[in-house]
Order: sequence, then C-alpha cells, then structure tokens
Amino acid sequence: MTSPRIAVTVVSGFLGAGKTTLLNRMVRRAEGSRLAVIVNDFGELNIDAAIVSEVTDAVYSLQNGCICCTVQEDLLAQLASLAQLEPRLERIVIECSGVSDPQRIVQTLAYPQLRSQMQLDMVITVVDATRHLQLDGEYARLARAQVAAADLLLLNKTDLVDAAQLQALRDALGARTRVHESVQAELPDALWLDTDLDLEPRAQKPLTRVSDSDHGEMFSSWLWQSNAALDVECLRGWLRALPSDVFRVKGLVLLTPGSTAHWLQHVGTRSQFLPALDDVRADATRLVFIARRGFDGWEALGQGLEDCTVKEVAGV
Ligand SMILES: Nc1nc2c(ncn2[C@@H]2O[C@H](COP(=O)(O)OP(=O)(O)OP(=O)(O)O)[C@@H](O)[C@H]2O)c(=O)[nH]1
Repeated sequence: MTSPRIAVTVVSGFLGAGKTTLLNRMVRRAEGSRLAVIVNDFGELNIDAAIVSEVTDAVYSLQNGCICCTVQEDLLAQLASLAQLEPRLERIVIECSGVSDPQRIVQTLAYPQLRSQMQLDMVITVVDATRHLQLDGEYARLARAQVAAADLLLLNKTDLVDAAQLQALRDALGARTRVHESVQAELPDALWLDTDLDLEPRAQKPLTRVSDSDHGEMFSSWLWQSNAALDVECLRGWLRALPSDVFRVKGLVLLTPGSTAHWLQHVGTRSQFLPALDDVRADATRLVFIARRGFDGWEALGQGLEDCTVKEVAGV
C-alpha cells in the first residue's frame, strides 16, 4: 500500500505581516500530529527559526537568501529529505521570508521527485492591514504577487485599523479569494486543517512578474551585534526615529538592568519587546535589519545603537 502524500501548507506575506505568529499557532494546534516546519529568513540570522523552536523541535531552517530565489535548491533538498522521515510526516508548513513570491515555491513542489511524496494543500498569505496599502513600487508589486498566489488571505492586525480602513483594504484586494480577518493571526482550524476545501485550481492562478532580478536584490539587509547591553528607553527613542526605508528590525537584544534577553520585533512604526525563554542562547545582542534596495544609512544607525549601549558590571 502506498503511503498518503504529505500535505504542504505555504505561509506567505510581506515583511512583518504576522507569518511567524501564525506559524507558532499552527505548531501549537497541531501538537501530537507529525508536523514539521521550514522557515526562511532573508537576513544573516534565522530569527524565526529561533522563535519557533521555542515551541517545537521540528524546525528546519533555510537561511541567508530568498527561499524562492537563491535557496530554492536547498528547499528542494530539504523537502526531499523530510519525505524520507519515518514515521511519515502528515504535514509540512513552509514559512516564506517576507521577500518571497510563494508561487515559485508552489512550482518547486511540482518537481517530479516531490510530486509523488507531497501535495500542496494551500497557500495562506498574511496581509498586514496597517501597511499593505502603504507599500509602493516594486514592494507593492511583490505584496500583490503574494496576494495573487493565495488560496486564503488572512487580513491580520485588524486591531490596529478602523472599519473604513479595513473596507478600503478589502476593496483593493478584491473578492477573488477566501478572506479571513484576524488579530494575532488567529485562524480557525477548519480553514487550514480541513484538506477537503474546495479550492480554485492552481493552474488558474497567474504568475506575477515582480522584478527581473532576484527578490533579494530589492532589499538590503544588515546585521548589528554587540556584547554590551542596551538601555531600553534609549533604544525605544532610536526605533521611533528609524527612517521609513527600514521595513523590519528583529532579533535578540540584551537590555539593562541585568542584560536580560528579549526578542525585539519592529515593523513600520511599532516595536515590541518580549522576554526570551531562559534556554535561548543569549550572550550578545544580534539585530537583523531589512531596508529598501540601496539604503545607505547603516553607519548612522549603528552609531545610534552604540550610543544606547551600557557597559554593565558582570553579575549585576
Ligand atoms: N497589534 C498586532 N500586532 C501583531 C499582530 N500580528 C502580529 N503582530 C506583531 O507583528 C510583529 C511581526 O509579527 P511576525 O509574526 O514576526 O511577522 P512575520 O511576517 O513573521 O515577519 P517576517 O518573518 O520578518 O517577515 C510582531 O511584533 C507581532 O507580535 C496583530 O494582529 N496585531
């Protein structure tokens, strides 16, 4: 008897839309089932893998590139090896980096060596209700490509917009696809675990041309590291003054007093600090930045961060 094919769910969406928040929920909901997740961060560190590994061990990371461009071969190899695991996996969830076009991942799943082993269940695109309509140029085109590839759109962060803004977003997105509104990427199980959903055939979904180059080239990324702890109020002020060309900041930061480790998440004008679990390796601050192509303000940003560092006496 042949084994059933592994269901694959692809989670897509622009930088900071709420993909990792959704992934964490999925992992918790699927507890007890054979589920593995693949996460792809565009920057030099795979922050998402570290965050998701706080809730599951079955995390595989593809790093330092866009999953649909430079690391596509790695994705193929990773999927082929997951297909061999015994007992057989029931589901794989792939979280694309915020710079990826999920349609290219869908194409990867159609490769002959994978087709007999796994089957695309659905592409879920998470849309940041606060920022989707503010994107411009090639960034707006990329966000539209992510929407166009979706079987289900999750309109997330609805707690941060009013009814008129939400309606404007719905009008702009059109009504072609199933849409669900969410706060903190709350998604009913029936919408992603029920594999008998009547989905639009994939072949009818257009491939959108976003850019002639690889998506990674639309963005520049930068890593800042320090062994010193940072003063949180100084850091908050620095974040408030970030140029709008910086789309995303995330990573682990040591804060005074006591050099306690926190996850910093910054999207647009909003920042969040969450204490990291004790077993997260936290011997230094490591922050990844993603900005528009050609952004050249890194030196000034680095100086601002240096100015927030505090040399703490060990053990204090
Ligand atoms: N207010 C609010 N914040 C949210 C919501 N969903 C997610 N966030 C916050 O938005 C930030 C980014 O969320 P992530 O889940 O990391 O976003 P992401 O799409 O994985 O980000 P990248 O992988 O960097 O592209 C975090 O600080 C989340 O806590 C929401 O519905 N409302």
